[in-house]
Amino acid sequence: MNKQLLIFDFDGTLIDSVPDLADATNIMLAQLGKDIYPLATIRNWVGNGSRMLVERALVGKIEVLAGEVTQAEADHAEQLFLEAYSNIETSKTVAYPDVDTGLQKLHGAGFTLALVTNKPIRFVPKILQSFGWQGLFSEVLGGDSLSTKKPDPTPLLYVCDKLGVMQDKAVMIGDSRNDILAGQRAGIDTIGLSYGYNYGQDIRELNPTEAFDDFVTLVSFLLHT
Ligand SMILES: O=C(O)COP(=O)(O)O
Ligand SMILES: [Mg+2]
Repeated sequence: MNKQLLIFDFDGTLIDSVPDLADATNIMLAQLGKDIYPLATIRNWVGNGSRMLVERALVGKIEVLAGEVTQAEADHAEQLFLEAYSNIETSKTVAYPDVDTGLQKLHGAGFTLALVTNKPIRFVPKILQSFGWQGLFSEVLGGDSLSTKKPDPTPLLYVCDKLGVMQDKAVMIGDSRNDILAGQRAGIDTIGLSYGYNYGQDIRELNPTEAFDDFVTLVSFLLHT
């Protein structure tokens, strides 16, 4: 692929964070006296940042219609969610198999690594630190670091610009439609990983440049093609 800059997504790509996200969601729902949901349901609500997750949980479905949740209700629920998540964010979160050694290998091989997640940025340093990854990434953006987030292309273009890398030397690697669409809109090649969270849809349906089912195959592709 001959790339220089590898832009990674975080949740569903490097880390399986849904157990903690689901617990924080259910703590919030319970505090509001609402029904709680199984992990398998909440998993399909992750991907568009914490505000969207909270709104989906409040209505109990992925589509939130205009007027279904008031701004005040969502603000209050989001505050409860963020507080709960900040207490447990690294409790059950694990790295996917072979991600740790894979990232070290890619970094050691001279690739520049960046992280672009839709997760609020305040949660990112502690999680990176818990895996010992804080020194690996040359640039880290959260969903609220800029005024727009994936699937908008701006965060990817910002990272290329900041690191002085042309789009054709970068690749966006992620598990969800937001990653693939952001890459396609930015004119950046994309690699889809099939094991994460993509609203229950096969990532290959988004037509990424490449798609893999595990991190070892991804790393070997990046190192040898
Ligand atoms: O927190 C989210 O909504 C998803 O985060 P991600 O962009 O790292 O997958
Ligand atoms: Mg993701």
